[in-house]
Formats: sequence, C-alpha cells, structure tokens
Amino acid sequence: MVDAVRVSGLTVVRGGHQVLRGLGFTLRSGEVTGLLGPSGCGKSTLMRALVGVQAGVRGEVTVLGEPAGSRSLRHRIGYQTQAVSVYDDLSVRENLRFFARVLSVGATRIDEVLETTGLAPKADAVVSALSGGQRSRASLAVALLGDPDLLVLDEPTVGLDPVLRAELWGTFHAIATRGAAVLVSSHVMDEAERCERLLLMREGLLIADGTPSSIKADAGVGDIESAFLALVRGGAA
Ligand SMILES: Nc1ncnc2c1ncn2[C@@H]1O[C@H](COP(=O)(O)OP(=O)(O)OP(=O)(O)O)[C@@H](O)[C@H]1O
Repeated sequence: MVDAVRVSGLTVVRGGHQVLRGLGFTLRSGEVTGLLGPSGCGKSTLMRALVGVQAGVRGEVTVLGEPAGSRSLRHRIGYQTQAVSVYDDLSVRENLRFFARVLSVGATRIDEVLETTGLAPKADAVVSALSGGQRSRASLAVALLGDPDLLVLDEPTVGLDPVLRAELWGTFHAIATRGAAVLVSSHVMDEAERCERLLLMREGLLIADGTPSSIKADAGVGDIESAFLALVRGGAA
C-alpha cells in the first residue's frame, strides 16, 4: 500500500495553547483509519491541517506527495466537516449539480455518488425534508463528487442510529477498497473495531497507532476503550 499522507512534527498553537503537540504518522491508500479520542483532544484540528485549512501549523504535512494546502490537491481531497454542508432549500440532486459545477465534475458522477451513498431514492427530495442521517449522507455525497484520493470525515456518524452507522461504515470501506485513503474521526470508542487502523489521541498527542488487534494486544485488554484507559494510566499522555 502507498502512503497517502505523511506527517512529522505536526504542532498547532491556538490562543497560546498547543492544540497538537508534535504528531507523526502516515496514512495508507486503500485503508480506513479511525481517529479516536475524547472531545477536545484535537481531532478536528488535525483533520484541518491535513486538508490545508488550519492556521498556525508547524512541522511537515505531505498529502499525496504535495505539501498540505497545495492548489493541486484541491480536487483530490474530499472533506466532510461536522456541520452539514449542503443547501437546505435545494434537493439532493440540485445540491450535487451545484457542487459538480464548482468542481468541474461531469453529470455522470452525480448518479455514481447517489448510488454510493444510498441516496438515489431521495435524489429529488429537498434537503430540509431529509432525516439527520440522510443529510449527513448528502454531505458525504458532495465530498465524494471529485472522486477523492483522500477522504477526511469529521465525526460523520455522530447522532445516527446503529443501522445507519453500520451502513455508512460499509460505504467508507467500499470507498477505501477502490483505492482511497479514508480518515474517519469519532469520540465513540466502539467504532474502533470497524477500522483497519487506528490513531488514538489524547490532549494533542498520539498515544497509539496500529491495528485494533495490535493496540489491544499491546495493552493486554479485550477492547479499545480499556486499551485507551490503560494507555492513559500508563502515562502515554
Ligand atoms: N481558535 C482557537 N483558540 C484557542 N483554542 C482553540 C481554538 N480552536 C480550537 N481550540 C482548542 O483546541 C482543542 C482541540 O479542538 P478540536 O476541535 O480539534 O478537538 P476535537 O477533538 O475535534 O473535539 P470534538 O470531538 O469535540 O469535535 C480544544 O481544546 C479547543 O478548545
């Protein structure tokens, strides 16, 4: 597998406080990596640094062989923020048409992302009439329009029921299988088992980087939540 992202010595200072404290890791194409940690530990800041929209970044962040934020990366990265990023008063298809024009993407891609996100039956529904999960999938559909090589998803499953969550994780894996690197953040530890690889964060530091099984085995416990607690108690951060 190819490294889609290489990060070393990544530090971000906001309001005089070190929000990220010298992180180093790589992300591989074809894998779903989970970014897990408690609220406020720096997950969104890290994601913004990868996408190239974070202020106050120090260290090296290379995405698809280019420095993060390079113009040439714009169409190669899909980013879903925590806020729903589609227009409420337009239908799903109208939103996709609008963003496809912005990205200079052909109309056939609209049908593909509707299929991938399971939104084809809701294509002509106005966004304001959709459920929370469907809105979240509409934002995901927009993030997928450019057929990105790196997909960065900030808490895409928050507030969704277990069935929808399982479906969305299936979608993330399908996207990775087609060759993209997928980074998904969550503060819910039980989502860890759905990832091929995990980055565990606490207070701006990376406290573990590995497969769910290797992290559990290293900590000598049976679940990621216990592994996280063992790492914290052992003084990893
Ligand atoms: N502009 C800013 N000035 C000062 N502190 C900031 C600023 N932006 C973020 N922070 C702090 O940086 C830390 C990390 O924030 P971030 O949003 O990255 O966390 P998170 O892990 O994504 O949290 P959540 O899971 O709640 O979204 C928080 O403690 C936050 O208060």
